[in-house]
Amino acid sequence: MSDELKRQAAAKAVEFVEAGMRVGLGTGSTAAHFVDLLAARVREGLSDIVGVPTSEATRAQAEKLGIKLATLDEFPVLDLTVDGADEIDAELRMIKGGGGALLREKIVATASEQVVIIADKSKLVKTLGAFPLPLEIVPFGLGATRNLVELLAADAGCEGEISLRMGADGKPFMTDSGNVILDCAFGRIEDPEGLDDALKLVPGVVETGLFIGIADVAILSAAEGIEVLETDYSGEI
Ligand SMILES: O=C(CO)[C@H](O)[C@H](O)COP(=O)(O)O
Repeated sequence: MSDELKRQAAAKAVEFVEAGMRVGLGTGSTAAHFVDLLAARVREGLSDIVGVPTSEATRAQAEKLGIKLATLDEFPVLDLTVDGADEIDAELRMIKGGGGALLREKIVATASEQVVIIADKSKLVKTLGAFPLPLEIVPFGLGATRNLVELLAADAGCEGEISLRMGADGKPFMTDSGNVILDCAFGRIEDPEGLDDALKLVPGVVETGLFIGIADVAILSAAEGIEVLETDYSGEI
């Protein structure tokens, strides 16, 4: 996705922000455009915006741009969250966590009255799963957790390579909450709800990258223009 298309989707999402809103700030390159454009609107006079970041990276960006920040302890309910996605289907079910922020992203999105997803239209898929599904896992007992994930995923009809995400330093990638990520290359996930339910039965799985029933609107940008999808989307994929 070109940077320009990401920015166009982000610019459309800024239209959802009104004065006084408490806004969840997503993570990733598309969400970073949103944070940038939101900061510009705040500088232009959009008043009383409070942001709740979904990662330390987003916190650093928003702080630098002068967006007032808060936590979910101060504001347990947010008006709006704008975030990116790795894959999205016609029911606005998603895979997220490519940037490793899935746990905080899911907590913030679930606390929001409206969730707007911004992405390149190539992320719209018929069936989720070509993008490896990230799972946030407690480091303790990783081998046992991974074994159970494999067994339960197979029972739920999903098989494929499961790999521990590594960081640029050659060590396991650590999330902002001190956990590790297993990336599950299942290929196709025919029953996202069933898989999500099964994976959550494994004690060491903190959260899955399946975001189901969370997005209200998806803003998808393409060379031909921007499409705004709601949960009843019936267009061509
Ligand atoms: O879930 C995410 C981070 O955990 C991101 O929203 C997702 O990876 C999309 O990122 P990008 O906008 O850079 O393609």
